[in-house]
Amino acid sequence: MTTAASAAHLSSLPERDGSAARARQVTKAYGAGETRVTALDAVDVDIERGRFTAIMGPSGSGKSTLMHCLAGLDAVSEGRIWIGDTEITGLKDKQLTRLRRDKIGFIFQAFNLLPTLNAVENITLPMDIAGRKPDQAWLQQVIDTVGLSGRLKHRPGQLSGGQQQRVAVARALAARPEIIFGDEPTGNLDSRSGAEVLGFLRRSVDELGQTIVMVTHDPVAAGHADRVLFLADGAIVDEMHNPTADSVLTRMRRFDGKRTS
Ligand SMILES: Nc1ncnc2c1ncn2[C@@H]1O[C@H](COP(=O)(O)OP(=O)(O)OP(=O)(O)O)[C@@H](O)[C@H]1O
Repeated sequence: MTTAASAAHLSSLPERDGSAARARQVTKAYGAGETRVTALDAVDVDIERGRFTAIMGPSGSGKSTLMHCLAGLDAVSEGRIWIGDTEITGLKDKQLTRLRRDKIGFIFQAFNLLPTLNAVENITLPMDIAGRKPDQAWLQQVIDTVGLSGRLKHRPGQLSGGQQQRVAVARALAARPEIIFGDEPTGNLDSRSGAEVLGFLRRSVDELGQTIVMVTHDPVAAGHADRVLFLADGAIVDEMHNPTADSVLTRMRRFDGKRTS
């Protein structure tokens, strides 16, 4: 794609129907020669808009690599990726940085909040950096959805782990990204706080129409999703709609059985 064509794509409005993200024949290899590892092997995937998708699979199956490639944090070796109707494979670094800033939200296992800023300052920080004014009505709706109204002036050190992750969820939602990627977003939380944060992610999909993709090891977390993609050896080997923690656990046990047999 030429630079002019890419720029035209970037300035176009996000497509409201179709996929929020798409991968076609994506292969990602690390290293070369004898140390070469194929982390993703010709993966095709469509991430549905306004839905909550979980990515699961055994350790080393390629979950984080798939998420990083879809989010434009890591370059693919082969294949093509789109966020909305913008193809990100082939974008120059500057265009990719702008696209990530404008269209993608991230929630990581470590909450990544700035300790010197209070909750609301952390939530609006990405928009402040981008020179964008927050939409106050939307911001209020997001803050209400994640239940932070009484904690806005608190600094991260004055908040529990679950509350800090709720700030990180609100920060991701506040800019109305096309898609939010979460890498083990409840991995550092006790089960009660984890359940709360998952409940807020669920509400942001149901009530705010957000699209979320989450990598997780936890069948209970995956049970909050609409759809679970199962990876093994760098390929999507199965998927499940309307999962429950039990159905996901049963599916994951088949991987364990395969590994130990
Ligand atoms: N930077 C890298 N350099 C070399 N190999 C890598 C790199 N990152 C990942 N890999 C390899 O690619 C494969 C997939 O890794 P990835 O982290 O995507 O798996 P995962 O399913 O997220 O694993 P986990 O559940 O343990 O976090 C693994 O074999 C891993 O060792």
